[in-house]
This record gives sequence, structure tokens and C-alpha cells, in this order.
Amino acid sequence: MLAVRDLTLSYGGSVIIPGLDLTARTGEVTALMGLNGVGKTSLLKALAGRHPSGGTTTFDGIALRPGARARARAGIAYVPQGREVFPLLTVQENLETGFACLSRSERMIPDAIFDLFPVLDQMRGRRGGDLSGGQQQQLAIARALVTRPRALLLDEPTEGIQPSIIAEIGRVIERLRAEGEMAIVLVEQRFDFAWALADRVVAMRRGEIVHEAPRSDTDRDKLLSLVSV
Ligand SMILES: Nc1ncnc2c1ncn2[C@@H]1O[C@H](COP(=O)(O)OP(=O)(O)OP(=O)(O)O)[C@@H](O)[C@H]1O
Repeated sequence: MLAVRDLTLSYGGSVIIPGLDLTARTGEVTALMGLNGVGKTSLLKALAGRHPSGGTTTFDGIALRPGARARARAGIAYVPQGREVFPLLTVQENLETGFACLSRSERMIPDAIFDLFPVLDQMRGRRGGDLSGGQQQQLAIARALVTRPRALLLDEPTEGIQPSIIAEIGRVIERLRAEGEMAIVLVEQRFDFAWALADRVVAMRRGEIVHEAPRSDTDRDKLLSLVSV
């Protein structure tokens, strides 16, 4: 279970997250929703150690050290908005960048990753920049999985992607959830996609959580009104 307590985050003098608690359970999808600019990406960056923050982050009760490298080694994998695929590296090389936080004996790409994303197997030698947006998103998720994460943080994985690939990404998230080995935090503007996958839903407004509950205890329309204009 990934948990953060009293998380604070600022850009210069402007406080974006004044103090927030969040828990993401292993084997569940925690969907984090909210309007543009409420701080969803900032929260994921803080969890991934990509931006300095205050508060305490733990996994199964053990405090995690700050910094991107420490968090990656602790099994926190981050799939950024916009994917950040290396355009000049091949698919295989992009996947191998995930090796950086693994010990030598772990540095291989599990076959399970190509089972999840068969298209990447066919395209191993293709440059990242030559892939479609949807294929790049699949590559970004696969690269995160290479690190054998205990927590997977996904920032708007459906943004700018065609419906057939959105459906495939949804199936991958369902499969990962069913394996029960990672806590999945899904930041998503596409309400129906997030709602369909969520075990737990969290709504943010201006750096604060205004609703957090199991999906089964949440009124869909009330949540929708909290996270839309
Ligand atoms: N590098 C930065 N420097 C200064 N302000 C920033 C920076 N990044 C984000 N912000 C501001 O912090 C606030 C939260 O941004 P953030 O990207 O975390 O929100 P978000 O909920 O993820 O929005 P979106 O859905 O648009 O990605 C916004 O007001 C944004 O303008």
C-alpha cells in the first residue's frame, strides 16, 4: 500500500498542494480526477520523487526516501503525461532505460511485457519517434513495467489517443490489477474510462482532496459534477 501523509508541494512561492493525504492499495486502481490545474500531475511527480515535496510517503508502512532514483528503486514507476519516449532510441532501447534502477541480474525484459503489448514485440527495432501516439503510450507503460514496480503512477494515459488503443490500455490496466501485485494510481480526464477501471475514486480541487471513497460508495453523477466544469 502506497500512502502519503501531509504532502505539501510548491512552485517557487506558490503553494499548489497545502497538505494532502492519499492511500493507494495494492491490487486496486485508485483513480484521481479533477479539473485542469488542480495539482494531479504535481501530486504524481511528488510521489515519484520528481519534484521536492513535504510530508511522508510510505510503502507498506516503510518510509520512502526522496528523489526520483530512490523512488524508482523502491518500486514506484511513473508514466508521465506526454509519455517522454526517447525518439531516437529504438523500442528495445527505450525499454532498456528501465534497467537503470534494477540490479544486474534483473536486467531483462520479462516476456509478460510483450504479452501485454504484442505490438512492441513486432516493433522492437523501430525508433520511438516513429511510433504512433498510442504505440508510444504503450511503450511508456511497458518501460515502467520493466522496473517491476509495486506502484504504477499513470498520468493521463489516454490523452490524444485513438479509441481502439484506449480500449487496449484499459485492458492492460485491468490485467495488472487482476494480478494483484501493484497499487495503480490513474490520473485521468476521461471520466468514463477512469470510472470503469476504478476501485477507489479521488476527486481533487485546488490541491485538496474533496472526495475519496470506494467507487461502490460513490454517486457517479455527484463525482462527475465535482471533477468537471
Ligand atoms: N513547473 C511549474 N512551475 C510553476 N507552476 C507550475 C508548474 N507546473 C505546474 N504548475 C502549476 O501548478 C498547478 C497544478 O498543475 P498540475 O499540472 O499539477 O495540475 P493538473 O491537475 O495535473 O492539471 P492538468 O490536467 O492540466 O495536467 C497549476 O496552477 C499549474 O499552472
